[in-house]
Amino acid sequence: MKVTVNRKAHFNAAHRLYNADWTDARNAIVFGKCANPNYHGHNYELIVSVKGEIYPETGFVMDMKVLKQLIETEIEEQFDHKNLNEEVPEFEILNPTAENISVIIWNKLRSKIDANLELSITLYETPRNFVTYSGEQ
Ligand SMILES: Nc1nc2c(c(=O)[nH]1)N=C([C@H](O)[C@H](O)COP(=O)(O)OP(=O)(O)OP(=O)(O)O)CN2
Ligand SMILES: [Zn+2]
Repeated sequence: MKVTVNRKAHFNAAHRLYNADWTDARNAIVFGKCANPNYHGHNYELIVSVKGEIYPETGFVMDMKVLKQLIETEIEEQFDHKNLNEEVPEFEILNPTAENISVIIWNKLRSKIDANLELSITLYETPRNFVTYSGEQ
């Protein structure tokens, strides 16, 4: 029997959607107001879901205190109140779209969570725009 535990988290961050290989005009056409050279911000809401068997001794799939701490160190401390393009090394070249941020978050957490547990994340960039990722290639 597999059960999923979920933890919500939050960070706010600035970004700019931009392809450095394109002209400013093309960036403006494709990314619109999101290509603003002066950046813009989002209140990102993150849901981290961990699925696995319940350990009989603890009754836990994974200790949510441990999950909370992991999200704080690996994600919130790295991203919160940051300019993603300028201050987060993973986005020095990679465009910080919700899709790319989701893959980066998933990879950071995956390496820290027991391989027997399945991991998926949902990232809300706005209340109505959200992305899910579970490690599919
Ligand atoms: N596939 C993607 N498309 C877009 C992304 C993205 O990350 N992936 N990002 C953006 C913008 O950064 C931003 O998320 C869009 O802002 P906005 O259009 O204002 O979205 P809202 O939900 O706030 O818009 P409403 O009109 O209020 O619904 C664009 N595209
Ligand atoms: Zn944006």
